[in-house]
Amino acid sequence: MHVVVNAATSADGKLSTRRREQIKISGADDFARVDRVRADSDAVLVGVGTVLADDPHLTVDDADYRDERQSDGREPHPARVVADSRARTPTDARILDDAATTYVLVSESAPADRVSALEKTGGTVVTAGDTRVSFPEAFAELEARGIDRLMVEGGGEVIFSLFEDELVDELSVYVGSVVLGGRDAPTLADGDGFVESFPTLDLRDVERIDDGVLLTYDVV
Ligand SMILES: NC(=O)C1=CN([C@@H]2O[C@H](COP(=O)(O)OP(=O)(O)OC[C@H]3O[C@@H](n4cnc5c(N)ncnc54)[C@H](OP(=O)(O)O)[C@@H]3O)[C@@H](O)[C@H]2O)C=CC1
Ligand SMILES: Nc1nc(O)c(N)c(N[C@@H]2O[C@H](COP(=O)(O)O)[C@@H](O)[C@H]2O)n1
Repeated sequence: MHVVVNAATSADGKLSTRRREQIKISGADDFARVDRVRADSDAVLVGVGTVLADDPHLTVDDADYRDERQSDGREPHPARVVADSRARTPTDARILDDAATTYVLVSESAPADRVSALEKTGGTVVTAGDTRVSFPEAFAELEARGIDRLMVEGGGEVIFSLFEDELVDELSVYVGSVVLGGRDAPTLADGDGFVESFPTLDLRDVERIDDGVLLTYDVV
C-alpha cells in the first residue's frame, strides 16, 4: 500500500489551536489541491481525535473528479477510514453517512455495544490490535479489500504512529502564514516523539500556494 500523509500547519508547526477546534490554514487553491489528492486515493484516513474535533466528511468536492473516478469504474468518493481503538466515533458523525464506504478500525478492547452501533449505522468495522489499533495489521486488511493508495489527513497522534510504524511513503505539508502557538496545541507529529532513529525525508518539491508554501517529501 502506498501511504501519502497530507496536512496543513501554521508557520510554527501546529495543526490547530490549543482548543483543538478545526481552523482553516489552507486557502482555496490548497483545498483544491487536497481535493485532487483525495480523488486520486482509494481511501482517506483520520484518527478519532480529528473526527471528534472536526466532524469531517472526507469526500471529493469537485464533480469532474467524481465523474472521472466513475468513468474509471471506481466509486465517486474514496472510502473513509477512522482509527478508533475504542469505537468512540459518534453514530451521527458525518464520516458515517452513506456518501461513501466507511471503515472503522478498532482494537479488541472496543466495547461490543459500540461496535454493533457503528455497524448498524453502516460502518464496516475492522479489528486490529489488542488495546490500540495496529496499523500494520489494519493496513494489510484494507489492502486485501482493494485499498492500494491511502491518503492520511491527520491528526498529529495518528501521523506520529504511522511514522513510528514506518508506513509513510510521502509527506505533503502546507505551511500557512500564521502563528498559532500553544504548548498543548496539536503538531504535525505528536505521540511520544522520536529521540533517535528519526524518519528521514527527501525534499522533492517546494511550491508557493495561496499565501503559504507546500513542502513535498519522499520518506527515505
Ligand atoms: N490542519 C490540518 O491539516 C489538520 C488538523 N487537524 C487537527 O488535529 C487535531 C486532532 O489531532 P489529534 O488529537 O492528534 O487526533 P488524531 O486524529 O490523530 O486521533 C488520535 C486518536 O486516534 C486514535 N488512534 C487509534 N489508533 C491509533 C494509533 N495506532 N496511534 C495513534 N492514535 C491512534 C487514538 O484514540 P483511541 O485510543 O481512542 O483509539 C488517538 O487518541 C484537531 O484539532 C484537528 O482540528 C486534524 C487533521 C488535519
Ligand atoms: N489541508 C487542510 N487544510 C486545513 O487548513 C485544514 N484545516 C485541514 N483539515 C483536514 O480536512 C478535514 C476536513 O474535511 P472535510 O472538508 O470535512 O471533508 C479535517 O478533518 C482535517 O483532516 N486540511
